[in-house]
Amino acid sequence: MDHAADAHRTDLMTITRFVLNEQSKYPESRGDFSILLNHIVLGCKFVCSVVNKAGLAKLIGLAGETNVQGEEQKKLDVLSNEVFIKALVSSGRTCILVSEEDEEATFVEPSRRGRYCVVFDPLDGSSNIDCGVSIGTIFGIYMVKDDHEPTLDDVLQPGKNMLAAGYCMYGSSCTFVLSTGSGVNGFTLDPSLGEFILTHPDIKIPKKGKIYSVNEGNVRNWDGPTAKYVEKCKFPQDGSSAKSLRYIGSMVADVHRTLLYGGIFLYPADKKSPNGKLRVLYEVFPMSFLMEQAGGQAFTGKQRALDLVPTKIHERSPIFLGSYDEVEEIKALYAAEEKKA
Ligand SMILES: O=P(O)(O)OC[C@H]1O[C@](O)(COP(=O)(O)O)[C@@H](O)[C@@H]1O
Ligand SMILES: [Mg+2]
Ligand SMILES: [Mg+2]
Repeated sequence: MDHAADAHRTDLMTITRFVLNEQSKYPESRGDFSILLNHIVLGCKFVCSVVNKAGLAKLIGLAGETNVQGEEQKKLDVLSNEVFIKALVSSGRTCILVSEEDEEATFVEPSRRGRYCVVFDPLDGSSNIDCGVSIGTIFGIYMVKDDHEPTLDDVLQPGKNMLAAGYCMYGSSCTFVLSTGSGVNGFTLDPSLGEFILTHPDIKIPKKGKIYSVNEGNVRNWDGPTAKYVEKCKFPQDGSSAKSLRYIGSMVADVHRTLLYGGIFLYPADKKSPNGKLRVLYEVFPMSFLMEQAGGQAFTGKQRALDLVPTKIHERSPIFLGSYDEVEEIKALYAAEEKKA
């Protein structure tokens, strides 16, 4: 018998066991949060299986509708949204759902209601669907403040009030990254078992990075600090080597690489889009939460991203997130600009 291999096997940690272990730290917990997370994981497994078959099943292509941001919806966006709404409502633990694909928030009917609000982007990076490049799902979880009738104010809260956040990336493997507020852990789906296994325990983002990630096609519309930072990445004046540019165009994939390898991901404001492109509740907040939990930073150009208080569910914000030192540089450039003004 190979004892080393056997020991390795007994170390296997499924996401279900991981979440139950976390729950046992709170003896007063009734398990509601674990049930909710299990349903989110189920939704991700479902979307993963559909995404994997997309090319074969001819599921890709336009559904002939536009979403609230006026963007074309793909069939997979519609499907993923339906899957998540079903999974979340059937958990019996949610009361308000905010999805990128729905103009209005969904208020769960009282008989199926729980205490959690979930904000999510069911399929992020949809422009990459047709060419089979990595896409993902992003989510954040809030809890309703008191015993009251849930209102939109329960989700229009700063990101620092989130209880948990995460994403699932449908890439060369299916990876689920989660933070419940005490570090970040990554799980990889074993398709033969149908289980997510802990493969990236306690992820810490490197303090510095050699990669910057931005849509450089927008360069002519950038503000001074963004343009200066990117210029420094390409032509450093301190004798260091130039940074590499990597940009996939799926936030989940670009942020995942940034989290593991270090560096910076930016979607800044520009003259055409003064609020940037990415949505505060279900893109900026969850990714900022994960970055901070992994030891990095997230900044809007004006403030710590997680301090932002959204006033609308589909609000947008510029975002700079990643390695601590890289974001520190961006912050210094914005501070210098403000001093000049
Ligand atoms: O094509 P651009 O302008 O670079 O934008 C890319 C960004 O847009 C997004 O695709 C928006 O997400 P959706 O696909 O959910 O609308 C992000 O994933 C990505 O970071
Ligand atoms: Mg998105
Ligand atoms: Mg989307």
